[in-house]
Amino acid sequence: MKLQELVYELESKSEVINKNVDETMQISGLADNTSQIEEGYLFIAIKGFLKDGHTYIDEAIQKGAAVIIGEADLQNPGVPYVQVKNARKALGIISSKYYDYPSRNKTLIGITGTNGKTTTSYLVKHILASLGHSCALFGSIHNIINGVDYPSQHTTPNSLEINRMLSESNDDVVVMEVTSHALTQYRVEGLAYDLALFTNLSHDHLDYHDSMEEYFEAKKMLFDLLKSDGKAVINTDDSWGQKLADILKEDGTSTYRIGEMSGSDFRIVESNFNPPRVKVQEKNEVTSIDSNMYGIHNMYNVTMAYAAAKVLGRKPAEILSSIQNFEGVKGRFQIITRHDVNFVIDYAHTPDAIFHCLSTARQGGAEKVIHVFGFRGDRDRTKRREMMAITSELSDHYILTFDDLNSVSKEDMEKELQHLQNEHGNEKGRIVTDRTKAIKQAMELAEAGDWVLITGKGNEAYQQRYDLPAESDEDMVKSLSYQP
Ligand SMILES: CC(=O)N[C@H]1[C@@H](OP(=O)(O)OP(=O)(O)OC[C@H]2O[C@@H](n3ccc(=O)[nH]c3=O)[C@H](O)[C@@H]2O)O[C@H](CO)[C@@H](O)[C@@H]1O[C@H](C)C(=O)N[C@@H](C)C(=O)N[C@H](CCC(=O)O)C(=O)O
Ligand SMILES: Nc1ncnc2c1ncn2[C@@H]1O[C@H](COP(=O)(O)OP(=O)(O)OP(=O)(O)O)[C@@H](O)[C@H]1O
Repeated sequence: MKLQELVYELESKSEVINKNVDETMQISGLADNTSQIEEGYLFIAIKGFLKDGHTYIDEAIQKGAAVIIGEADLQNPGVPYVQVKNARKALGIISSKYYDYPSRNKTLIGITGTNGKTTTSYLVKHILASLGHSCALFGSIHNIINGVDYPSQHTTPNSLEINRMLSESNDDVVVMEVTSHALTQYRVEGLAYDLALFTNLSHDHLDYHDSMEEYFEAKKMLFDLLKSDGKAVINTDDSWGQKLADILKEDGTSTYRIGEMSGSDFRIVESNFNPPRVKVQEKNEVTSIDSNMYGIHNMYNVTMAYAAAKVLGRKPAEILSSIQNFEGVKGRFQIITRHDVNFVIDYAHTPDAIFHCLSTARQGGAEKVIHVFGFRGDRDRTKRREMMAITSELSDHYILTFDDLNSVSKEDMEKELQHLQNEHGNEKGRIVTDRTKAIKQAMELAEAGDWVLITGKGNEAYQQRYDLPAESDEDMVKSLSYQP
C-alpha cells in the first residue's frame, strides 16, 4: 500500500503534527511491536505502560522498518517519520485503512460493562447464529472467526489484530466484548458499531482507573463509536446505566432501557429461579423467556440479549426458542451435581459478581453455602475487602485460597490472605492456600443439599501447579470422589 493513503487518513482526522516522508513510497505491512517487523514495514512507536516504543525505533529500522510513526518530536530517526498526536489512536486509524475498513460491511455489536460481557456476547451470538447469521466473536475466552476458535490473549485485542482478523472474516455479524482498557487504549478506534450494550458498572479495575467516575467515562466511550443510526441497549437498574441512558437520550441516540424500573422499554416484571424464566414487558405485551441460566444476574443477561436481538429486528418467537436451547457459558455458574451437592464453578472476581453468585445459591435453596475463592495477583487490591465482607455475610463457610498469583510470590499472597481474614473476615473463614486442597476440604464440609461455590477461575486452566493433580476447578471437582 502507498504510504500516502495512510498519511491522508491520519490527516483527515487531524492526527498529524509533522511529517518528513516521501508519500509515494510503498509499505509492506504494519507493526507496533518490533518482534513482528519485516522488510518494508511501518512501525508505530507507542509510549506504553511498561515500555516506550520510541526506544525501539533503531531496532525496528534494523529489522527492516521503512517508516516510523510516533508521538515524539524526532528530527532524523534514520527513515521517514510521521509525528502524530496520539500513536494508539493513529494505529487504529491506519489499521482500519490498511485492511480496507473490514468492519464496514458487517453488523458490529459491542458489549461493555463490569460483569456479564462474556455471557451476554455468547448468548447474542447464539441467537443470531440460530437465525442463520454467520457470527464472529471477540472475547475473553476465544476469538471466533469464520467459525474457527482462536485462543484470546486479551478480552479485546488491539486495533491492528482486530482489523487483521476482521479482514479474514466472512462473517456478517461481529459480537465484541469491549473492555475499558480497550476503550482508553483506542483498541477499537476506527470501528463503527450498529449496536452497543451496557450490562452494569461496579467496583473493578481501580488499579487502572483512578475512580468509578473515570471508569464510567471509559465505558461510555463505546457509545461515541455508534454509527449515526446505531442503537444502545442499557441496563438502567444500574445507576451508572441510568446516567448513561440519560446522556445518550440528550444526544438523540436511539436508546432502549432494560430493567425492573418503570419506564424501561424491556421491563422485567417477574423472574423465576427454577426453571429459569424472566417475564419482560414491552409496551402492553408481556413475553415469557425461558432459559437454562440460573441466577438473577442471568435474568439481566437474558433480557439484554433478547432486547438486542429484538432491536436488530429479529422475530420474538425465533429469539425465544434459541434462548431456550442455549446451554450457558463454561465456567459461568456451571453446576456439577454430585451426591446431592451442587458444585458451582464461576468466574466471579468482583464484589458484585460474588454477591450475585452467593445470592443465587441461596435463592436455589442451598442448605449451606460453602465458598472457595482467592484474589488475583497484580490486580485491583481495593476490591478485596468488599469481597470479604460479602462472603463473610452470605456464606456459611468460606475458604480463602490462591487464584492466579501473576508476579506476586506465594509468601506475599499468603500474608495478604491472613491479613484480609484477620481484618475483614470472621469465624466462618479459613485459609487453605493450595486451591486443589481447598476444593477438597470444601467437599468434605459439604452435605446433601449444600452448595459449594468455587469462584474466580471459571473455565480457565490453573496458572500454577497445585498439590493434587488437576488442571482446572472443573477437573478438580470431577476428579475427587465425594464421600458424604
Ligand atoms: C496495562 C495494559 O493494558 N497494557 C496493554 C498495552 O500495553 P502497552 O501498549 O502499554 O505496552 P508496553 O509493554 O508498555 O510497550 C509499549 C510499546 O512498545 C512495544 N515494544 C515493547 C517491547 C519490545 O521489545 N518491542 C516493542 O516494540 C510494544 O509492542 C508497545 O507497542 O497494550 C498492549 C497491546 O494492546 C497490551 O498487550 C497490554 O496489555 C497488558 C499485557 C495487560 O495485561 N492488559 C490487561 C490488564 C487488559 O488489557 N485487560 C483487559 C480486560 C480487563 C477486564 O477483565 O475487563 C483486556 O481487554 O484484555
Ligand atoms: N449481569 C451480571 N451482573 C452481575 N454479575 C454478573 C452478571 N453476569 C455475570 N456475572 C458474574 O460475573 C462473572 C463473569 O461473567 P462474564 O464472564 O459474563 O462477565 P465479563 O464481563 O465478561 O467478565 P470479565 O470482564 O471479568 O471477563 C460470572 O461468572 C458471574 O459471577
